[in-house]
Amino acid sequence: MEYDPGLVRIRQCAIEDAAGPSFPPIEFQAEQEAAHPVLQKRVCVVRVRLAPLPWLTINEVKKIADFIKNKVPCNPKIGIVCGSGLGVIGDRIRNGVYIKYEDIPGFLVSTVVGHRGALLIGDLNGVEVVCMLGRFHFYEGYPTWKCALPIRVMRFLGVETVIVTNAAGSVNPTYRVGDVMLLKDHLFLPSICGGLNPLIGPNDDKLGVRFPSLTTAYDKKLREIALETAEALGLRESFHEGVYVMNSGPAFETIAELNFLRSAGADAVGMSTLPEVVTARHCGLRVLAFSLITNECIMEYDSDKPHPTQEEVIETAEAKQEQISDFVFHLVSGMNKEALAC
Ligand SMILES: O=P(O)(O)O[C@H]1O[C@H](CO)[C@@H](O)[C@H]1O
Ligand SMILES: Nc1nc2[nH]cnc2c(=O)[nH]1
Repeated sequence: MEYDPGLVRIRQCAIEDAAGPSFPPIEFQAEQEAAHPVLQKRVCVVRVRLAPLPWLTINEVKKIADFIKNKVPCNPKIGIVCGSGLGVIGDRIRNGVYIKYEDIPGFLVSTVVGHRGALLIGDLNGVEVVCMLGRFHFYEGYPTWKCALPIRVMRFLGVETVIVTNAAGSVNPTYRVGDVMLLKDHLFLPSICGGLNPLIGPNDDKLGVRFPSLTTAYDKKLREIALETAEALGLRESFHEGVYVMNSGPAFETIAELNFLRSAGADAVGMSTLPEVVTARHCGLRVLAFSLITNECIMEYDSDKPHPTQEEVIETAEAKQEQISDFVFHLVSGMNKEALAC
């Protein structure tokens, strides 16, 4: 060991795992420690270890997209996220190639009933799409940024617009089970109350700005196309535009919570979608999102109405599968025409 008389200082500093751009937690570990023979001060050699960042860098996300492109050469412009029981949307995709999530290095795996756990890339009504047959939820134990990782992967696959779907309970008393609500706004409770915004962490300016605006998160033109599509299919009466609220789940809401959410402006409640929407807007993707109303939320005490269950959610989604997949089939074509005309 070497000493520098008169100074007590770090003589050697090894930096390992310096993977990311900013504020990673740092661990100090004294490797050798000894008393200086003359100064009688303690001198130590420390090893500084930067703990690996929990977030993925752009390059790491690109690597996932490159892996997919190498497996399935593709150029999708529209990405689709299928909500609970809505994987049937993928059944209309022609010449589709499946990649199981578990086969994609760095990806996540679906753990919930009604989410098949695969990417499907192919042709939907003349438009090349990448479709997530199953999504990731915060209540599965994934942090919100990870729930939204596939959105960034889609962005690096070349996607410009995402259609994000979900199953939700109605808080608006005029909605009926089986209706569809296009999201025109949202209440991201885990973010505003729990600090669980998916953009927390280092921001890479090459991907998006540090403080994105969400004032126009839900593209007006895309909502118009969706309503026109519903009209053309004779479904307009069961379509609404409303405010989606995300509860972290997995427990459904209490009656008091539901009344609170209604008074705060919510029309439908679910446990997903918003990490994906926020992440999509951050990286410049246009968003259309909709909820299939799978159950009526119970807003009064001593009600005889059935309690919400996952089974009811899946049953309703299955009953509406054909209608929803038909709607999305025609919707992507309308969206594509609009994009080409821009
Ligand atoms: O939002 P999706 O994934 O459609 O699923 C919804 O359905 C499940 C509850 O039955 C929850 O996961 C809720 O978020
Ligand atoms: N939080 C929540 N999520 C749902 N997903 C489907 N229905 C519901 C519901 O009633 N509440």
